[in-house]
Formats: sequence, structure tokens, C-alpha cells
Amino acid sequence: MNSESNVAPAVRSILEAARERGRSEGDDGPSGGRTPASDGRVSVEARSLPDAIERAEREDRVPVIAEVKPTSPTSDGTRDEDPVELARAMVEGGASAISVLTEPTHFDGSPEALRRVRAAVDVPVLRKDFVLRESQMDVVEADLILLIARFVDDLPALVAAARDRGFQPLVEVHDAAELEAALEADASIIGVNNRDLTKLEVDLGTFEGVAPAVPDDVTLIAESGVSDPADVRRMREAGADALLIGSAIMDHANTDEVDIAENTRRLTRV
Ligand SMILES: O=C(O)c1ccccc1NCC(=O)[C@H](O)[C@H](O)COP(=O)(O)O
Repeated sequence: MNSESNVAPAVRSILEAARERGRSEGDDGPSGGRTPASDGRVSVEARSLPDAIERAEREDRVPVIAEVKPTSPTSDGTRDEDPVELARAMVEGGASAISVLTEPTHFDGSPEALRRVRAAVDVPVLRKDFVLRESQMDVVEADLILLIARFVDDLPALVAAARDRGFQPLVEVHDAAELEAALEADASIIGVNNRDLTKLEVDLGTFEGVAPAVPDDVTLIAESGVSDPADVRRMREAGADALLIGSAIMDHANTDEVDIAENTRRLTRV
């Protein structure tokens, strides 16, 4: 659907950087950590997110995808701890899956961070980036890959390309029209982003507005803006199968030592 009109300046800058990286990633070789098949594509044996969610439910944990997010355009600071240590602490706190930012210029992420995290934990790992075209998938192995409906030209083709490589595509939407596009593209894991990329403001009402139209057989994820146990309850009551949480766990503004496991636990043990 590719609508970049009206996005916040920071998002425009992120997309420009993604296009620039796309010229070297995949086309001229990997930027790090991929295991290419003979045709240069990555080939993944993915850990199942729906299975990880089911396991959390059985064990009375809220299914949370905890995000290793060193910084972002809206963060109050930067955390520079080892991503592996952060991810291990998140799993210790009950996270069902880990999301790793691989975007380098606005989020301080890297494919190498994801590769190391995936080797260190046994839960599914999401590659969180701004993938605009197929060749950008062949950078690093991950269990899930994010595709943002708003920013890609041919969503059905990218969903199919992700599956061809073994990734579980997580298609991110923000409104009813994008949800329709995701369903037409045969997405089975859909995230509703509460962060409006036009103004970068967060409104949990976004998820509540879109969720009722999502078919039951879709794995539905509430993304962004979940900051405390009350928000967790609110998103679960609105139908979230799992929650993607970054800032509340990373606690960027806190300059003291942060207990990442405890930050995660207070959101998984609601
Ligand atoms: O987080 C940002 O500042 C941001 C800015 C521009 C585009 C995307 C952005 N975030 C990406 C995300 O989707 C979040 O990292 C993720 O959903 C977690 O959100 P939160 O729990 O609010 O950190």
C-alpha cells in the first residue's frame, strides 16, 4: 500500500536510511550474521511464536515479546548493555519471545546483535526493522520478521518471500484498511501498532479499535505503548494474544542500574 505521506520526520529519515542500507544489504552481500542458502537467500527453521504463546498461557504467564531496543526517536536515553545479557534477563522475567532492533542509525541495533541473541536464547526471536524489499530479508536468520503494511509496495509478495525463507511474517497495521491489506496478503500473525507513525504518539485505543475485526485464527499482537500492568490487562481484555513491549522494559530514562528481569516479570505475571 506504501503510504509514506504525513509520516513524522524521524520516520521519513528511518525509511531513507532503510532504502540506503537496502542498496548494500542483500544485493552486495550480507551486513552480518546470515546463513545463506546456495542462492544467497537465508533459510530458517523457525521457532513457532504460536507455540511459545500457548506455552506461556499454560504456565500462567502473559505472552510478552520483550524488545531489545537500545534507543529510538522517542526514547529518553540509550541503553548500551550487551543485547545478549538483556535478552537473557527478559527470558528470565518470563518473556515468551524476544524482539531485536536491527536498524542501526535510529535505534542502535544490528543484525549481529540479533544473531548473538538468537544463539543465546531458546525462544522465538523477531527481527524488528524497516524491511522494504525482499533482498533486505537475506541479512540474518530470525524466527519472525516484521513487515509494516503501510510502507511496502507489494505486501502479498513480501509475505510469501518471508515464508519461502522459513520466517514467520509479523505484519504490522495501524487501521482497518491496513488490516484488510494484511488479511488479503494471507498474514496469520498481525500486530496492531498503537504508535501513530504520523505523530509518534501512542494511543492504546488504536488496538481496541482494530482488534474486533481480526479473525480468531490470527495471532494478534498489541504493539507499543504498554507501560504497566493496567495496560497489559487492557490489551488482553481487548483481545491481544501477545504484547510487544520495549520501552517499559528497557527503562531508557533510568540512569541507575536497571533490573530488566524484574521489569519484564511485572508485565508477564499480571
Ligand atoms: O519507538 C519509537 O520511537 C519508534 C519511532 C519511529 C518508528 C518506530 C518506533 N518504534 C518501533 C516499535 O514498533 C516499538 O519499538 C515497539 O512496538 C515497542 O514499543 P514500546 O513498548 O512503546 O517501546
